[in-house]
Amino acid sequence: MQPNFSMNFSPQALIFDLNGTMIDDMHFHAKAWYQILNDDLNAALTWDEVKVQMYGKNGEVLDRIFGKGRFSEAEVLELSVEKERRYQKEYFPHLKLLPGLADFLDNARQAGIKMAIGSAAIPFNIDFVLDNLNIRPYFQAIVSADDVTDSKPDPETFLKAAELLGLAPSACVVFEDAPKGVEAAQNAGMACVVLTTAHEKEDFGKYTNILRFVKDYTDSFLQEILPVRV
Ligand SMILES: O=P(O)(O)OC[C@H]1O[C@@H](O)[C@H](O)[C@@H](O)[C@@H]1O
Repeated sequence: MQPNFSMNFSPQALIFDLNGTMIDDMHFHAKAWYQILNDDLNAALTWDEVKVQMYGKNGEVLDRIFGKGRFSEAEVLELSVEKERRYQKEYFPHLKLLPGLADFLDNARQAGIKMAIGSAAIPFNIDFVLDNLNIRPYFQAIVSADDVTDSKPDPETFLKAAELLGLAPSACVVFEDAPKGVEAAQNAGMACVVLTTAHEKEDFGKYTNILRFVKDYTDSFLQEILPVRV
């Protein structure tokens, strides 16, 4: 399905990916994965290979690299939580919202826009971000790795978020930083704003649902997509 949005498209809901989109933390995920995959599991991957493989649920990352069935469910859970423990320990001193996001969330809420999180992260990490930054009340729905069968680029995460908000996919705009996330939004029939925290524009060349590339939430385009308050 190809979304077709005019320039004056005004969404009723915003669905935010979390890592790399609300916070600039993808380097810390890559570092934690690099250690687990190479030092603990002897995968012998380069830094760039880790970055390419690092999308979707933690179990999906392990399946892609080692093949399905290499680890038991209990082992996947333990590796997944251990990876996030290492990530949280290293990233916590740097934890903060991207520039302009605090104001953008306030403005969107005042404009009556519904907001959701649609992330491949496990609840342990989503709670770490939302509760340490005190931003949970902004979101009417949260879809985590544990809420879907297949993560991004499958559209399930974003479709579920729209359903929980009670809105059609075409009424939602997704905020993403990763090519596989933009692909998931496209598969869900949703337009996307791309945060260029972790990827270059060129990495998104094949997608047709991108409204705009922004460095952070101070970009004036983001005011244009909120309805004008009277
Ligand atoms: O979907 P989000 O919020 O960008 O999260 C993606 C990341 O979430 C992390 O928890 C996973 O370990 C990563 O593999 C994944 O890339």
